[in-house]
Amino acid sequence: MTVNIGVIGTGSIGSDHIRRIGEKCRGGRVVAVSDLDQERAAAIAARVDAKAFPSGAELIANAEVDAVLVASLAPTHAEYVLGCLAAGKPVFSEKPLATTAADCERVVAAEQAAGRRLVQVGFMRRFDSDYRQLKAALDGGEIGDPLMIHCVHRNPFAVESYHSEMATTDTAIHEIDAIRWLLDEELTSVQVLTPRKTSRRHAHLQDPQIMLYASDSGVRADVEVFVNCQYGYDIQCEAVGETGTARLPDPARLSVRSQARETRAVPQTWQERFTTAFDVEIQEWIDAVAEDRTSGPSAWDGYAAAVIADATVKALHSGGIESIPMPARPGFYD
Ligand SMILES: NC(=O)c1ccc[n+]([C@@H]2O[C@H](COP(=O)([O-])OP(=O)(O)OC[C@H]3O[C@@H](n4cnc5c(N)ncnc54)[C@H](O)[C@@H]3O)[C@@H](O)[C@H]2O)c1
Ligand SMILES: O[C@H]1[C@H](O)[C@@H](O)[C@H](O)[C@@H](O)[C@H]1O
Repeated sequence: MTVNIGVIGTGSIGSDHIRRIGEKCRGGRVVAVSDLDQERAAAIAARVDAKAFPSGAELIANAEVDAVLVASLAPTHAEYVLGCLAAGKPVFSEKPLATTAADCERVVAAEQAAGRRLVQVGFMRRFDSDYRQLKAALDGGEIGDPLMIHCVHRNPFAVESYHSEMATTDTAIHEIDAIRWLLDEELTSVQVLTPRKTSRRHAHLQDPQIMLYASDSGVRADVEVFVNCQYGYDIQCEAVGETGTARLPDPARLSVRSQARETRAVPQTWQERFTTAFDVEIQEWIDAVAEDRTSGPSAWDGYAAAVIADATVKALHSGGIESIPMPARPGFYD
């Protein structure tokens, strides 16, 4: 079966996913697109021989669309995901599932009311081979019981519309999910440290930030978010266990020795760092839809990450340690 996919949001990652579905993935094709910027949607539709729809709601309702990929701006995700659930259609939502836990809760409630799992959330680190090896090392007991996790998430620069809360909701949300997934347990408290601000930022932004988490079993995880680091797109993660450590390798790049120096390029964009992970993520989603099942991060994972993100934002503003009020996971998501 070929899965007929409708894509809502044809900006950076939406157009990237459209290209990947057409050129790299098997078993799916983009038949419909929609974007607030209708000219952009029309141009992309013409390029891939799809139909452009004036609104996301009309795309979701179209009978030719089997499944929907939502890649519009984060505050619009919940509305479209809820529309897909009401229509009984599988939906892949780019991260975050929604920008607040309350909106994610509506999605989780609607999915349970629909009676079957239809949502996958775009936490693509779970599809990256380096992260998968790190997870396998932890699960296999190679470093003993985990004690600490150190994460670094750096972007070269942030646009002016990026504000201090987005360091959590848009950026650290990746690490929040990765830490839950790596440890297979929930986070219970958070504090946010605010170092001296870099001069190379828009005036309103607190950059960098350091988030400090504690897990159910007492593992401590720190996440440095620094979105104006200037030099590149740099993602690091190291787990420290009772008998060893495991850390992501730096992305393979040619090492050049010349003029008494050794140099190696640093990736500049998320596309460069995670292209293969995105390919695997979207392929696994298409395969799951074709087989009428779900895989990958669920709506519950999107919700749990948002509960942690809400507490992190609260901690940013309070300066104190905030507890994370995580509800018990319903059996529906086991
Ligand atoms: N997984 C990742 O690493 C990753 C990387 C980049 C972006 N993202 C996520 O993907 C989403 C999009 O990010 P982007 O970088 O492509 O942004 P972008 O600004 O490049 O594109 C967003 C697109 O959404 C459209 N849009 C805005 N409101 C809309 C609405 N109500 N209905 C339909 N379309 C609407 C805009 O016109 C634009 O074309 C965000 O949620 C972002 O967090 C994830
Ligand atoms: O939406 C993007 C994307 O998720 C990137 O992977 C992350 O590094 C950025 O900070 C974020 O703004």
